[in-house]
Amino acid sequence: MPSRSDLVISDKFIRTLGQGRFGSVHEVSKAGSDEHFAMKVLPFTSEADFNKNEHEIAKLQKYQHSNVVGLVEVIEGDAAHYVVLELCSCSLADRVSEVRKLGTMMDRVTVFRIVSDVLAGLGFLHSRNEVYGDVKPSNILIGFDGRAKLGDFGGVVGVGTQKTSNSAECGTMQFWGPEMFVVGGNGVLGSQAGDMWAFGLIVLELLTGESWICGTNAVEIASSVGGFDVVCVCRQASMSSSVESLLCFLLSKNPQERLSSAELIRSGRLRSILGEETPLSQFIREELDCTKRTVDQLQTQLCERDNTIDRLKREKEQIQHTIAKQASTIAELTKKLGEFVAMEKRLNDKPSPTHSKVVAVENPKTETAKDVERIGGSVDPENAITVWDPRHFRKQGRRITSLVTTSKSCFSDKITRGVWRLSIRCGTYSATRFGVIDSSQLEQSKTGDLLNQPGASVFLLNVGYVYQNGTKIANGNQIPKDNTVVTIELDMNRHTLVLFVDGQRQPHSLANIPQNVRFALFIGHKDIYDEIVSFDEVSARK
Ligand SMILES: Nc1ncnc2c1ncn2[C@@H]1O[C@H](COP(=O)(O)OP(=O)(O)OP(=O)(O)O)[C@@H](O)[C@H]1O
Repeated sequence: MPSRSDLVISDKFIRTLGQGRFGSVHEVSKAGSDEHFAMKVLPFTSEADFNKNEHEIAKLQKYQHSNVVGLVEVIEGDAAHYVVLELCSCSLADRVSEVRKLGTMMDRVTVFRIVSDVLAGLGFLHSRNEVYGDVKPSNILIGFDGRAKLGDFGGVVGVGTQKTSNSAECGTMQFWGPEMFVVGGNGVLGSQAGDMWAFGLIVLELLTGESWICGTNAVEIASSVGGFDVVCVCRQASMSSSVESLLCFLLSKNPQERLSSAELIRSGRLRSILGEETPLSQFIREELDCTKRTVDQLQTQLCERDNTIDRLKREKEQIQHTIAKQASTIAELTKKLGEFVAMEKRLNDKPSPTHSKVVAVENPKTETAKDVERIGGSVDPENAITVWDPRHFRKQGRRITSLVTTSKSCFSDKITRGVWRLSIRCGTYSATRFGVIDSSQLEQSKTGDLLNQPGASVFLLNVGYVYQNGTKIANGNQIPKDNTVVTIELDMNRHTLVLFVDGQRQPHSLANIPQNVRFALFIGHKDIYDEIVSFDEVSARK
């Protein structure tokens, strides 16, 4: 074998791609490179074989075209020619059988692309007065870019070349035109019309997915071709009228009536008929489908939204109803509140005095909280002081019993301004003393008889006498009977303390009362009680 090529061949074939009548085709690669090629091995045992190979190679070398398989290199061996070709992915025959195996049909776009490529290849050869001579699916190669190319130039001859009527010279019988079966003469002329018949059969096969000429021998095949009726087939396969008319022109039994490749290319009929399903229309159809799907989805969403709106409307109505109900409740409650406020106001017709507490000093060791509560007070455990709300006394006439005040004093809250009156119904007047005490001296005066508070500034009224700081300073006031109401009036504007007995002002009073004082009360005997009748700020009445 000549060493003209650095291709890896012979026993280093990567794989066998196919086997033809005149040789085999293998995949090869260049040493040290990733490039792969197809190598057609065309053996020769005679000069005739050798010439036939040379003829094929010469045609290939002459006609390079994008729809003709590319020739890379030719190596001439001792017994074979090694024709290195561009590697294609498969033949159309392989592709058709793949599609058949899947039980599907080749789509129109692919059919159009393939037959257009084949027509372009044929048109190229025909324009150079060549006849391809063996148009059939296994001679059409599909490149890795999807482009269809004419391979196997073994059958290519010039127009009008005489051939003997045998399949070895005249291509493959299934693809012969009817004219090639006519018996007689020395053979047939290779014709471009014959190429167009075979081309028509390929178009028909790709569109219907079926081979329409069958038979295993020349007689059967001739009979199949003879009985072939293109119109019948088109109707059977539900072809459109335009496709039918195209196929009628290609598969006319009269070769003169067949469309030439040039006419077909010029007319653009292939595109207008098969190209109905061009990528653009396909694209638009897909767009249409997609848009329809989107519309469906949107309608579903719209439906869902409508349902949601209905639900929200119902919820809104419920909420509005609840709001209305609550509003009427609010109105009712507001009305009731107003009534209660007015009622409370009526009940407390007089505003509570600012300083309204009476404070009793307690001895927590001897007195219990319960005792205090019994008479309407509360215990402040921290200071051991009992606080009475004078309103309580005023309304209910509660009694301050000796239980809590015997030997101890009872005090009001601190008073710094205004005019205040404390009225007491005395259980036993002689046992009761009352007056005011300097607030700062409260601690010293917590227990015991106020009369005897050493050092305390006590201003006291008792059984007709007036005392100041433990000293009697006047007498002549009325000595009240038991159960009479005695009132002491503290005027912090004048700093005076005046005594009333049953509403009658007494002649002797106290002056120079200090700034901060508390009312003070002392019940001297056990088991008697005094009752606070009222304890009010009376400035407003003055
Ligand atoms: N360049 C190539 N790339 C890939 N595969 C190829 C290539 N050339 C041919 N083949 C494969 O090899 C097979 C044989 O091709 P070849 O041209 O030798 O014979 P054929 O045309 O199928 O038969 P015949 O020679 O009888 O017409 C083809 O059908 C194809 O599958």
